[in-house]
Amino acid sequence: MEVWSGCLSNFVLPSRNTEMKLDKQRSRHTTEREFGGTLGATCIPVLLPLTVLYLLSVCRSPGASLLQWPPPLPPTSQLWDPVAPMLLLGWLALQSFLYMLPVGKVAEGMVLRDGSRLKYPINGFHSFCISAILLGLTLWLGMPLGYLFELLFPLAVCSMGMSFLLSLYLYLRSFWAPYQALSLGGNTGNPLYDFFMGRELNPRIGRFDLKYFCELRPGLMGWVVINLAMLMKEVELRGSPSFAMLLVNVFQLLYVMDALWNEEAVLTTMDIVHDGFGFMLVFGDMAWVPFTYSLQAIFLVIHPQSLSAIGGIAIIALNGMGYYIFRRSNSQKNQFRRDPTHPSVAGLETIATATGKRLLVSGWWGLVRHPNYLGDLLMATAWSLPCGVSHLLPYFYIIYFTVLLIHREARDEKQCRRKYGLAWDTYCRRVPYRIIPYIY
Ligand SMILES: NC(=O)C1=CN([C@@H]2O[C@H](COP(=O)(O)OP(=O)(O)OC[C@H]3O[C@@H](n4cnc5c(N)ncnc54)[C@H](OP(=O)(O)O)[C@@H]3O)[C@@H](O)[C@H]2O)C=CC1
Ligand SMILES: CC(C)=CCC[C@@H](C)[C@H]1CC=C2C3=C(CC[C@@]21C)[C@@]1(C)CC[C@H](O)C(C)(C)[C@@H]1CC3
Repeated sequence: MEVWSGCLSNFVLPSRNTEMKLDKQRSRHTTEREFGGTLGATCIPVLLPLTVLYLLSVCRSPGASLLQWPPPLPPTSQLWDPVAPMLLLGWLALQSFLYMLPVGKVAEGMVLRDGSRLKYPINGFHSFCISAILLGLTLWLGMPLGYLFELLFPLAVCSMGMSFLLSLYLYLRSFWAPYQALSLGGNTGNPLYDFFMGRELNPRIGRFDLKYFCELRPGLMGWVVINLAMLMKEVELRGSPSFAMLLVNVFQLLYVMDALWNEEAVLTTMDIVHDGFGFMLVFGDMAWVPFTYSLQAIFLVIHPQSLSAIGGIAIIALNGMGYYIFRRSNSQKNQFRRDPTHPSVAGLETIATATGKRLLVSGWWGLVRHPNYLGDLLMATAWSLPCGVSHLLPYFYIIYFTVLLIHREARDEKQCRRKYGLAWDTYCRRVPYRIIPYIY
């Protein structure tokens, strides 16, 4: 359909009205399905919450074996605590307030189908610093942050419940949205599939952008708070934090701070540009990230590990290398997309595409087609190694992340082939490996 409309615009110049009609037709007739289609969209929302509860139960059990029969869920009294919804709502209210603060610059997003561009506040790093100061203050006043260890189940249950409610709200409100505001992928007419993928592309309440807010703030910062709480719990139990716990905390803190420092780059990711805001992203942002990305720190509370200085240095080097590849490759592409004449990218070899945009074929993007994924995977390995090699559970993140990135790469590839046609094939011939040089 994209090719069809591309050809049309080459030969005739459709009026705005005709374009809108075409777009309306296109958005009404999305047939392509991802994530296993309707079956996937029905099963995943059931399986994901069960997986979160399973992982948390296993992580806190003495054996911590991913291959064991699921340990019994804690009694209902441990799954629910009225403090959990209060903490969660308080955290969301604080992050929403900080999001609305008129600090930092305002950036424009990518051009939308109706030709407009949305404005986004770039104040994630400010919000992070203010949240850190407030957290520091409450700790100084004696707040027992380590108590979050006891609250993990109720907090996860509340976050998951809230993800369902928010996804339902987003699905329902999308029927009042103009068709141009709908995402092409989440608009098939099948309620289960559309609920899962998200119908509306950029749902907003006034100037509050719900998807952009959720992508980087409550869940991502919540992950760091949970990690810190596990460190405090370890101090409570053993008197001081272990080297392994410190490494996991510092590595993941660096990752989250990097994301917030480079907040503007999120505006060009697939999630913001292409995907609707539905259950998949809502659940991913609000429940999956904070409660599964923190598994290593939770694991270390119950399963302390001793790590030698040499081992620690090797892991730090691995994380440093991963971070270097991740950051340099992401920045190179962002710089190139923002200003291809900038001295840092002007000398790189590129190939032209019919859209007018060029593709890098040298530098990081000449090494493999997703150098940023390679860096991310190296970091993921460095986050698990401090937990030793006696258990598989701390390696869950790498397994999940590898599957996610391979699937994401395939989705991106499809979109790029549609966008760039022959030029993309030329790029793939020039750069044959996807993520790992000479291997994949
Ligand atoms: N921790 C986590 O859970 C997750 C982390 N990530 C990380 O998020 C980051 C962003 O990932 P993601 O949004 O998937 O994709 P990328 O940042 O890799 O962006 C892909 C896009 O880059 C552009 N592009 C591709 N090849 C070239 C080239 N040779 N030259 C110029 N532009 C090119 C294309 O867009 P166009 O041409 O339109 O500009 C393509 O659609 C990654 O670092 C990833 O590791 C992602 C998912 C989960
Ligand atoms: C299993 C499940 C529900 C999957 C949903 C996937 C989401 C968890 C991820 C999709 C893309 C993401 C990104 C980040 C976090 C995870 C999700 C939401 C990200 C914010 C992490 C920090 C990075 O620096 C990033 C900003 C590049 C990244 C963007 C994509």
